[in-house]
Amino acid sequence: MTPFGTRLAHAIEERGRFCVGIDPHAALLHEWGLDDDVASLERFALTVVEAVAPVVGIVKPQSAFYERFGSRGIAVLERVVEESRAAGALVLMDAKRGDIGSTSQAYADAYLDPTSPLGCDAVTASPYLGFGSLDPMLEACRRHGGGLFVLALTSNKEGPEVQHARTGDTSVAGTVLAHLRAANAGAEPVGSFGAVVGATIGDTEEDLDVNGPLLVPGFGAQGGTVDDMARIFGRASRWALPSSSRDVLRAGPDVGALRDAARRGNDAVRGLGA
Ligand SMILES: O=c1ccn([C@@H]2O[C@H](COP(=O)(O)O)[C@@H](O)[C@H]2O)c(=O)[nH]1
Repeated sequence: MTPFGTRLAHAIEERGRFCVGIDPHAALLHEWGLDDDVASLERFALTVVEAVAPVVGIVKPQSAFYERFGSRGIAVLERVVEESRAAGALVLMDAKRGDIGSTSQAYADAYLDPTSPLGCDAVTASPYLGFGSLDPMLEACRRHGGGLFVLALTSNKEGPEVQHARTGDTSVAGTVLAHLRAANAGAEPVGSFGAVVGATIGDTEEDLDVNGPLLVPGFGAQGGTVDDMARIFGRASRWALPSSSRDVLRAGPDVGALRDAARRGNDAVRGLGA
């Protein structure tokens, strides 16, 4: 199986680095003239897939917006995964999973085994039960060519309380980044184990180069800009995936307008990492 890092490098080369989040917020359903029900969730999500999955390299459905509709919402999420991949986009499931190792194995089976109904190209994970508790997910990535994006410096203002906490010279975020660097050692052109680092974090002393991809939420609706990214990420922006949900989704429900918004996002970040 081709490693995720290699597949991602091809996707960036062919389609660009911009990641579109498929987040059916209740407020967006309303803005699109839809109701807050499962039929509307499906209409919204599959319209976004039709518009953006043929043109961007990677999409990121946010699991929570589907989970709130129960099993029928999850059925919509399964279609989002299947149809996005059929259109040629990689799918990064934003589920932020993490638990004791034996339960992490079940998350690995759910999101990283290609035979699972929710099997994706990559998933987001939380390291706060200890990075080693994610081992079953790392192992599943190695076995199936999947990717893992681990929270390091998140885009929300509450994140620093935990992520900047220090033991001796090392912060919690620095520890996570060091584990990722070790997991990606020697991988070419880039490893399969990424960090989540928000576009809104401001200047940081952490070394963001983990020889792996960086998922960069907070771009657009949360205020992060291309200039912020260039300043914060420097050389590490070579493998950065700026991600935006609401800023793109507000262009709907017109398919052409959504696709144009995704293309504009892609064009805006093309020069990063050059
Ligand atoms: O640090 C993080 C990690 C994940 N997210 C998720 O990304 C999108 C952001 O949506 P926007 O509409 O572009 O603000 C959303 O799914 C978050 O759960 C994040 O924002 N920050």
